[in-house]
Amino acid sequence: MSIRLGCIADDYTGASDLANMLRQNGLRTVQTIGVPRPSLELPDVDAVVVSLKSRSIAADRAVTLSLEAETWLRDRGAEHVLFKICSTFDSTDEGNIGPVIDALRERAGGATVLVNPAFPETGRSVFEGYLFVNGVPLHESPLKDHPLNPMRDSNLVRVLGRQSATPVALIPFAVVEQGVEAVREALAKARTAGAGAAIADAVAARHLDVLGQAALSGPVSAGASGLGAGLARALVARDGPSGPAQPSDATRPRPTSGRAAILAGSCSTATRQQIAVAETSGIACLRLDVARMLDSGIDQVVSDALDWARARIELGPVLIASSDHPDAVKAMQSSHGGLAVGHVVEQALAAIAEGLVAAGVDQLVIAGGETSGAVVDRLGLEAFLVGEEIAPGVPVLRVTGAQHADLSMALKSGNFGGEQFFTRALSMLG
Ligand SMILES: Nc1ncnc2c1ncn2[C@@H]1O[C@H](COP(=O)(O)OP(=O)(O)OP(=O)(O)O)[C@@H](O)[C@H]1O
Ligand SMILES: O=C(O)[C@@H](O)C(=O)CO
Repeated sequence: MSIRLGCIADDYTGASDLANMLRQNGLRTVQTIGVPRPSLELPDVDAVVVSLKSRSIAADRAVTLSLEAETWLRDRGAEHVLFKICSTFDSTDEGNIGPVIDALRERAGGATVLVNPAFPETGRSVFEGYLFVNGVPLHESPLKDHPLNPMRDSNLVRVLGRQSATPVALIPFAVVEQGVEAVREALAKARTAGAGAAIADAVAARHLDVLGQAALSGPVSAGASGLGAGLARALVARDGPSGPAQPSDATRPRPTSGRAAILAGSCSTATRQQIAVAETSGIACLRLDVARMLDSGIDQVVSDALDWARARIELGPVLIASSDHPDAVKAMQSSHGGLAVGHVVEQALAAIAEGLVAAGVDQLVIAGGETSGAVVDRLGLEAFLVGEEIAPGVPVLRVTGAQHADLSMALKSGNFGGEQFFTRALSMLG
């Protein structure tokens, strides 16, 4: 297999968001979970998105995993590697975006890395280096309350600068508006000035086209799926399309047991609203008792949740959620520690997913990036074929590989999807 574009995603939902975007813009794409084992059979594709769970781990570990993925992708012919980060730039002053960009740049010969997390379809835009979420500066958006990486600074030049070994430049709106050559020149100037990375502005799809073409002149870029779309369009414009849009197994409906479940660990405003709507539309919902898990361990909570689900699963889909209001999350974190709470809840939801699949569930919707990572790892999944789009950033995923190849899934980033997302996803997974 020889690929045209290699991608490393720092979480699993972000990876499927990117895979969806590449597919929609003409690249046959597969999403792998981690670096694939040598004997894993993958279809003939133009792009591979290697999903890591590296967003919220120690920076040195994130670097090691990303470099392993980069080696695998380059060995398969990738001329350009996109490091897929969150469109809301989820990170802390310790990383992991800066350290991974530094390592990928060094590996690829030192050219300044173009960085842009804009995703206009979901309301993320960058202007004068400031990130806006649905028209609100990042630090005023719901991301200011993120359980793992509260985003309190909207200026990405500053945010990335605090995480990086070298200075960070800005390629402002006025330059991007001038087109591809102007952006290439700005990148060259930034390199001469010693900047290892440059935040580029983009507020519309046409800017992502410019950035995609400019980025393709270098070996590495970093951004969200908007930049992925720009790169895909640039590749197709340069080299032409290559065969059918996607391996047919990705879109062919599969026989299903009819058993379906939704698991939500995201505490985002969007997910909490989607849960509320699901509850009123007749889906059986169970709220997990997080305090009980923290006080007495997860086993009894998991076992009770599975008993509850098994009693209902033949009648229709079930929804199990730990999601709570930011005030409740903060209170829990201040008494038990943020990372510890997150880990315990993720492990509980992963164990519930395992039990549900053992009970015959073959349609599974997961809300939240870390939550999705925990579930996918627990199930031992190896790769996904990318199906139809359910909502911007969320495709139908058909499992391929040795484990659970009958499973269809949706991995939803916390903030993605409209109010009816869960019912829409279930109607498309079958
Ligand atoms: N009630 C709760 N109290 C405290 N933490 C919780 C609670 N419910 C879930 N969590 C934790 O909050 C974190 C949510 O992160 P996750 O990445 O799954 O969602 P998200 O951040 O909204 O999604 P994304 O990363 O896709 O934007 C997880 O670590 C999860 O275990
Ligand atoms: O870019 C995004 O917003 C998503 O793909 C994501 O990574 C959220 O976890």
